[in-house]
Amino acid sequence: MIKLLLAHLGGWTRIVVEKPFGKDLDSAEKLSNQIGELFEEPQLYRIDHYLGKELVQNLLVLRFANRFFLPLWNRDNIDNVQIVFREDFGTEGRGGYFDEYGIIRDIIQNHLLQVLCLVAMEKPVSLDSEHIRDEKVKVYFFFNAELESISVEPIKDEEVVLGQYHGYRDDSKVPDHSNTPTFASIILRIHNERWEGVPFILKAGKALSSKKADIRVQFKDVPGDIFNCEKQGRNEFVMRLQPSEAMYMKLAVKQPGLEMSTVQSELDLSYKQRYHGVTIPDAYERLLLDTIHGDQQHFVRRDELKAAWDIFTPLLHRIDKGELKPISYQQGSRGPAEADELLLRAGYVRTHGYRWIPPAL
Ligand SMILES: NC(=O)C1=CN([C@@H]2O[C@H](COP(=O)(O)OP(=O)(O)OC[C@H]3O[C@@H](n4cnc5c(N)ncnc54)[C@H](OP(=O)(O)O)[C@@H]3O)[C@@H](O)[C@H]2O)C=CC1
Ligand SMILES: O=C1O[C@H](COP(=O)(O)O)[C@@H](O)[C@H](O)[C@H]1O
Repeated sequence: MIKLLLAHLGGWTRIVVEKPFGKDLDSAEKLSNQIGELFEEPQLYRIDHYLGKELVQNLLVLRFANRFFLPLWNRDNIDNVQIVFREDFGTEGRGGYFDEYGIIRDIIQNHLLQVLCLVAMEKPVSLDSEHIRDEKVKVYFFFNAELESISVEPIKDEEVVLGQYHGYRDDSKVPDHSNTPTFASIILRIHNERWEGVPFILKAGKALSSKKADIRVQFKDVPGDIFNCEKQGRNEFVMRLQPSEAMYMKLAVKQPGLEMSTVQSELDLSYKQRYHGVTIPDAYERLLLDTIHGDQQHFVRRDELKAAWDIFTPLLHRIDKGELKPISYQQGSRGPAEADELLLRAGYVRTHGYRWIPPAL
């Protein structure tokens, strides 16, 4: 009926669909089938507003337009990757919705996984939206004749930490015995030539001590060290998606002065300082404009969505059945201490004694 009416009106038809796109693989596929009966894939714009964020869009340029990164972006040089979302407020009246979904469905399975694909994918043939989405979906799959095999390994229990903030169940719409996580840290491992052995740590939480979203790429130690002094940390490349867009490279330099010792410093690109007076568009603003232009590059294709649910559905079902329990954490904290322990077990080395001095604007 809708389809016939729209066709009759002429012009173009583009449907913007906002999450939740189902609750698991089966419900998402059912929804996709129902929408698919009405509209063709080129008419469907599944929105993930993280794909409209300035620094997420910058990933393609950084990775594929800079000689610096090309030879380093692989398992030979990168030790671990963190993609982190923190919010300093709780569910704030959305407890009813949130309790049905939880932090994995709300943030990790969509926003953080989309970012992961852009960090991990191979170079697309061109900026054509299908070429980009083909490469993103290959992070999940290897296509081998008729054999379709998943390249992201199944999530292991010992590589998951779930949390629920103290006071979450006080919301009248949240059941007294809710098992829904408001915090999760999960390691994904991509079994391909570029990333074998590199943990991708996806972490998201509500009611924490700070609000931020960033991508942190930590490099391996330099072999054959000749500087006989204690290292403060490893090289890191950090892209802060929000607040205050920035990207910086943490690196060792000579401690200024007479001594020959090293100190951890940074090469810093802070957007406010570098791009005076430039307004960064809101993610939705940008994505709705793309819809009007008919550009699907920053929208989620059906096969990407299916692959994303494939990865998380077994874990989500176990949480829904109460087989995995969230650890309680205090509001305004960093979340469960077990998440920091998981990070160290994954190989992350924290920098010691590094202090950032913000530039005067
Ligand atoms: N241009 C800019 O704006 C720049 C800003 N800075 C600022 O300087 C500060 C330090 O930067 P940086 O060293 O990169 O980042 P942080 O010290 O904030 O974090 C580094 C890593 O350590 C973890 N971590 C942080 N605190 C703890 C803790 N108490 N216990 C265990 N693990 C912890 C973080 O986890 P998690 O991510 O989960 O917190 C992250 O993995 C930050 O506030 C940063 O924003 C630095 C350089 C440039
Ligand atoms: O999709 C969602 O995102 C917001 C966070 O968006 P951000 O652009 O401020 O990072 C989150 O609060 C909400 O729970 C979730 O549904």
